Amino acid sequence: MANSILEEKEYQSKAFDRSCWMRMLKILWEEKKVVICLLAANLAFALTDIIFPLFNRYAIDMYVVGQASQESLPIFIAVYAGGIVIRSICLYLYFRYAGGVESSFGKNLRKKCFVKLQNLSFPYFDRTANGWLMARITSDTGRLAEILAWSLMDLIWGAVLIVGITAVMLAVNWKMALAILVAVPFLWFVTMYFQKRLLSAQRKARKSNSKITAGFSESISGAKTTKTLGVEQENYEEFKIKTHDMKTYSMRAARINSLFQPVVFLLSGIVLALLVYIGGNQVLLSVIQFGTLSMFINYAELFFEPLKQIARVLGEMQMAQASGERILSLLDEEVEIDDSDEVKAVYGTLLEPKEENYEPLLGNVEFRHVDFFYNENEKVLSDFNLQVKQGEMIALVGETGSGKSTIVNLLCRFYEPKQGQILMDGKDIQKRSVGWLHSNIGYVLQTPNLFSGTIRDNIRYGRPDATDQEVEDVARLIHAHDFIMHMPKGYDSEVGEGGDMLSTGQKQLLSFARAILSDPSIVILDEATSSIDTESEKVIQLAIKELLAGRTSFVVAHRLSTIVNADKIIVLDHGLIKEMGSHDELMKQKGAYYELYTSQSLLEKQQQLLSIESEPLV
Ligand SMILES: Nc1ncnc2c1ncn2[C@@H]1O[C@H](COP(=O)(O)OP(=O)(O)OP(=O)(O)O)[C@@H](O)[C@H]1O
Repeated sequence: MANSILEEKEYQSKAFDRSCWMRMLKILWEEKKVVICLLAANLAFALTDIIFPLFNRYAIDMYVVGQASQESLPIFIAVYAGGIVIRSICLYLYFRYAGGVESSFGKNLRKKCFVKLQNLSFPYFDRTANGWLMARITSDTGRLAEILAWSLMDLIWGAVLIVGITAVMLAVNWKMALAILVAVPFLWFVTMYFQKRLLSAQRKARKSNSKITAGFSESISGAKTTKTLGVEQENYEEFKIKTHDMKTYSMRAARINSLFQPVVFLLSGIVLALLVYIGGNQVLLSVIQFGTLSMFINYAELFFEPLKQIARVLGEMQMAQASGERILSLLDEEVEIDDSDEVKAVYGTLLEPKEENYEPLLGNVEFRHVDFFYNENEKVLSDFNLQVKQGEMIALVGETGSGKSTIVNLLCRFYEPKQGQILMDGKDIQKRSVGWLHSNIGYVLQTPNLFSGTIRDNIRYGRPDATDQEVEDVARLIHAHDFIMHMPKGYDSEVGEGGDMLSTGQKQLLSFARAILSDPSIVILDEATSSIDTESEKVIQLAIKELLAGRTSFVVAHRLSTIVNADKIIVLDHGLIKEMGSHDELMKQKGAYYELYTSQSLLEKQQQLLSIESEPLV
């Protein structure tokens, strides 16, 4: 959230950005059918606004003051009534199509942002805060949709009305027209003065609101930490300051608005008085008829409304421009890791893959002279070389920050090597498709990522076409079936947001089942650090055995007891391979691995003695 506030400041200093609005209009035009209908309804409505004072003038001059034959009155009444019906229809269509434009433009823009986010690579997400992205997709798209559907139409309505009324007034009586037009600069100045202040107060109120929303969100997600640290009082005090700011700015906006309305009222009152004075004299001198004076009074009242609207909309557009620029910055973001055009031609894109062209992967992997860094001055991997044969289990061991996750990130092509190559079945992964690569990799995270829905939905997540029988078979294979059947609705039990209604071990089992069901050739397992009770540990170990069987696997190992059977254990130190070999070989070397393993075994034994247990599976 803080990020989004910073960005807002930066963007709002810019003047009117024509290219930004042109691009937004281009996106709006993608829904041209509904936009044309809205424009037509808007235009027709503005025309009826201009025409009705003319009707009134005719009625007064002909039937009230004048001596026109009453025979034509029914025809006039019919035309007048027809005009009212047309005006009502225009109003109905205006609201209907404006609502339509707002929702279809919003949907279109959200879709564009979502597709972009799906394609963007990990380096972008490293640089960009989640809160910032959330604000783009929710509030910025919503604000732009509202502005383009409603405010822009108000602007067009206002412009048509001003031009139309001015033209009619000048044509009928230029002197009286000038009496109204002379007030325009004053009214414009007053309106802009108040609008500027009003917008500034509203902007501050909105920023405070963002802080309050962020505060709410953090207090919900961090509720456990807050309670255990007993900092409710401090949080409440901080929250009180934020809500106080919000109240101050909102009150300021209300004060400015309450002053603005009477000032405009006063100004239009003066203009009306002037008009009645000049017009009244002209009526007395028989220069104009009474109906004409009435028409001018109607127009004078109508004239100031669009002026106010235009000033309001221009201010709103200036504010919304920041939203537009932020969204365009997201849409223009370059996808750093993308398939070449030749690869796309064969394998399709991420959203439209040609899976029929995906070739099978045996699972031979090679890192060849790979260099990598996240930040230029901090090398993470230097000339990293590793050859893995189909079906081998590789365990990555090392201190925190030694580069274990980086290796699997590169393998998944979440990042590209700065130098060197990664080959799969002998072919550089940069020459293969990202979609193909990910369809062949099963990545089981340390903290399993479950989604709201049922157990069945979660197991099926990577293969929506899997049958119920296949889901059940895979759950039995990893010994998860029993705990699932103990749940109130079995496979149809809800797991809650992020799987909150399950224990860590249960979540892990479901993520294993999900990975096995997708049948990947390569499995990456970021092994859990959390200690679970011995019974659950046994079940998890059995499940891991099933998960890795017959597949090439990379296990980021935290508990060394789980990787003693690995074909190769790689001990990393600052991105370099310090030791490599089987468990027995490394134990014989009595080096870093030996030290780590013996100290961990000792600790585990001590923990067992103290019977530290947590979260049983069933
Ligand atoms: N997204 C990132 N942006 C910048 N630097 C990063 C990023 N991810 C990791 N690093 C840095 O790269 C180095 C290697 O990190 P990596 O996550 O690969 O270590 P690790 O061995 O997996 O650590 P752990 O066991 O704690 O998960 C660390 O110095 C870390 O600070």
